[in-house]
Amino acid sequence: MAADVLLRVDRDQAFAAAALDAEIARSPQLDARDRALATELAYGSLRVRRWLESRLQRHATRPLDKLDPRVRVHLVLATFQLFFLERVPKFAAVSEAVSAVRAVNGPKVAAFANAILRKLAREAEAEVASLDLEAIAVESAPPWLFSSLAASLGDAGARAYLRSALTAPPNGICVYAANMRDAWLERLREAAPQGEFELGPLSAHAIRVRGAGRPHDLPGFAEGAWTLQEEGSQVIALALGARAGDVVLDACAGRGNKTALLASAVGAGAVDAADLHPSKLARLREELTRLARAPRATYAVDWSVGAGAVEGRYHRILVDAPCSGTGTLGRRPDLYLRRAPEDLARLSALQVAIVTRTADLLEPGGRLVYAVCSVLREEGEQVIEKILAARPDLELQPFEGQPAADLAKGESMLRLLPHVHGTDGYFLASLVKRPATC
Ligand SMILES: C[S@@+](CC[C@H](N)C(=O)[O-])C[C@H]1O[C@@H](n2cnc3c(N)ncnc32)[C@H](O)[C@@H]1O
Repeated sequence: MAADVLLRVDRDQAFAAAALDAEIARSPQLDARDRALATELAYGSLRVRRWLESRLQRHATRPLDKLDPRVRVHLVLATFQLFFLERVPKFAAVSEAVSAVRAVNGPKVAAFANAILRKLAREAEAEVASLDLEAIAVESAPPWLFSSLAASLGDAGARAYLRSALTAPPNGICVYAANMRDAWLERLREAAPQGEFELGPLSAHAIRVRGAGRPHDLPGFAEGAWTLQEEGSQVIALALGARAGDVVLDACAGRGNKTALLASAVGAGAVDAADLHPSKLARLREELTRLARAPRATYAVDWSVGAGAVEGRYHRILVDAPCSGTGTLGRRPDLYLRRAPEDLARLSALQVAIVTRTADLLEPGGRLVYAVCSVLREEGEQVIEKILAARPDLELQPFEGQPAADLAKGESMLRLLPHVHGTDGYFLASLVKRPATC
């Protein structure tokens, strides 16, 4: 299964999560432990793919990219197990890969695979206890990404950031009624004793969760008391500081992960949701109706072209902009293969265009929070500089909403970092439209 996932990522540029879900759906007989192993193999090997391939290449007599793609993924998976999965016996990792290669490519290629993997098994035996995970993480990132991270976070920050991306941050639960969070923590612990639940240290709504199985089966989900939302994503929605009675626009609402929290905050006010994709808005409407937090209106809009049918004036606007997603490397390691440096210029132009367009809809004195799941300056400070140059009526002002206001220590820009905050990586900025002068 893991080999099929890697093959689909390589060959079809498939998203690893979607390819894995499809494989799991095709094999309903697998138990939870096997599913977890397939996930660990696929995600784990994608996280360190470049390092694994450079180890393999030392022993391969021909370039890895000239091999049959199926042989290549079996070699990668076996090497991952040899170095990183101590509970898989080394002979088993080698023989599984060699049999898979033999079945498809015949005995000659299987002998080639066997020779390489046996050498690597001996090396792994000697090295496994002293692997330098930070160095491996850095070597596994494309050089352009490391340079960009180092320019954004400093050299040590970039290394710590990539080291943290070797494991996924915990999943998040967002309990809408913050005063019920402790009670839900107890109930969830009782319902899934095998899981690890703890209060999120940042958002007053957050419970962090690991290893609790399918969250949809836990109490509280079906009745809409809580939903799945990573804690950093909650911090972004709360950073807007929406209050009862506000009229708010969630300008890039997607499927509405943040819209629901905004709707909770405005009470009798209103939240409108916009996005490029009508299909996402349909899902948003369905899910938020289920949660009794339906938006006032939804708009399919391409902000790079115009404001479409959106005419209102808003007290607050959230621009959760399309971005490189490089803040989510721990969760989406296929981004290492998918992203290229030229993406940053294209995305930052789009980010500037979306903010400058949506700012037209902001009331004087109103607040706009810009957010991306990226920690790169190209999508952070540099975008803000361009927005301020294009829109002299906007100015940076400290965040109003907690916990962003405290985390930013009175500043108007904030980075959430996996190795510091235990969330995905994000950049946020808080802008206010100057009141009109006559
Ligand atoms: C980072 S995602 C937002 C995710 C969403 N806020 C959430 O919390 O799930 C960015 C969104 O921007 C939308 N988008 C991309 N380009 C756009 C454009 N030109 N105009 C409007 N929306 C756009 C994408 O469809 C995507 O849903």
